[in-house]
Amino acid sequence: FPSPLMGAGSGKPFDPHTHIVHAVANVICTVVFGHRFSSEDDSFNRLIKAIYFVIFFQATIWGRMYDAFPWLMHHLPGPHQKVFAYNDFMHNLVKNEGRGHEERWKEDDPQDLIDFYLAQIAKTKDDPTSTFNEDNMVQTVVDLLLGGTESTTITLCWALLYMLQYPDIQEKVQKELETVLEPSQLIYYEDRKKLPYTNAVIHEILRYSNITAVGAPRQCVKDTTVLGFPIEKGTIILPNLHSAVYDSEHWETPWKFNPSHFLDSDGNFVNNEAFLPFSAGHRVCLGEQMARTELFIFFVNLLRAFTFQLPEGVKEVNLDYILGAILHPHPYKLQVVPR
Ligand code: HEM
Repeated sequence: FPSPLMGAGSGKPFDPHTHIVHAVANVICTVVFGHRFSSEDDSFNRLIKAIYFVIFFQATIWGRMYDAFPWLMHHLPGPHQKVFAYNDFMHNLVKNEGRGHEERWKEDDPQDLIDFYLAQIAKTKDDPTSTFNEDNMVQTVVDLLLGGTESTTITLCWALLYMLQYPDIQEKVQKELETVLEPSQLIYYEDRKKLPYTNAVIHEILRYSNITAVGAPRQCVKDTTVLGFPIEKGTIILPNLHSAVYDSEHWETPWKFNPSHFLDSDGNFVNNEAFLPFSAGHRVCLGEQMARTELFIFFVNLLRAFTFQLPEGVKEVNLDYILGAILHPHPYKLQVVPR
C-alpha cells in the first residue's frame, strides 16, 4: 500500500482521519470493484460519508427506536430517513459497478469480488435453490464496504494516538524495523514473524482500543445452554468483547497500554486466548485476516516513513473514547516528521 500520509499536512499539524479513511476504503474498493477512487471523486466521498453515517446511526436512540418500531418509523421523519437515502446510494453505486463488470466480464479471468460473484451466478443459473443473484451480490458488497472501512480506519487512528502518547514505544518499534528490514525492502505480512515487538504493539492497539466493545447483535436459532445458562430460541445475544480484552485474569495490566501482554520474557511474540477483538466462533469477523494484514502493512509503512509527534504547545493526549457502534477517539491533530 502507498503511505496514506505522504505529503499530508505540509509540516503543519493535521487530523490524520481523512487520509487514513481514503487509504483504507480504497483497499476494500480494490477487492470488491477492482479499482481505486481518487480522493477528489464525489461518489467516493459520498460513499465514505454513507458508511460512517449508517454505522454511527445504529448506536443512536433513533437506531434503537427504528429497531423497536420499524413499520411506524418508516413513515416518520428523522435521521433514519438519511440512512435509507445513503443505503439507496450505496446499492446504486454497487449496481452500476456490477453493470460495468458485466460488460467487460471474462469468465476465465476474474479480477475482483464482483467478477467472482458473477461467475457464481452464471454457474448456478439453472439451480432453483441457488442464492447467488444480483440483489445478494449488491448486499454482500455493501456489507463488505461497511465492515471493512470504519473498523480498520478507527483502529489506525487509535494506533497513531497511542504513538503520540507513548513516544518510547514508537521509538522501540522504529528501532526494530531498522534492525530487521533493509531500507528499501517492501513489507509483507509474513514479516511480522521477524518483528515480534512491532507485532505485539499492533495486538495491544487492537486490545486496548477495544473498538467493537460489544460485537454485532446475533439471534439464537434454537434452545441451547451455555456454561449452564439456558438460552431460548429467538434470544438476542450481544457478545461482551470488552469483558475478554480487559479481563484481569488474563491480562497483567488490563487498563494500561502494555505491549508486553504479547511478549514472553525472551521478547518472543505470544498470543493470549482472551485476545478477541474480532470475536469468535462461526460469526467471527469475516475480514479478520484482511484487517490484520492492513493494520500491519499500514502501521509499519507509517512508522518507517515518519515519526509522529504532538503539535507544538500541546501537552496532553485525550485517550477517552466517543461511545458508538465503534469506539472512536476524539478528533486530534498530529505533526509528522519525515525520517
Ligand atoms: C480492526 C478491524 C476490525 C475489527 C476490530 C472487526 C471486528 C468485528 C467484530 C467484533 C465482528 C462481529 C463478530 C460477531 O458477531 O461475533 C465483525 C463482523 C464482521 N466484520 Fe469485522 N472487524 C474488522 C475489520 C473488518 C474488515 C476489514 C472487514 C471486511 C473485509 C470486516 C467485515 C466484517 C463482516 C462482513 C462481519 C459480519 C460477519 C458475519 O455476520 O458473519 N471486518 N467484525
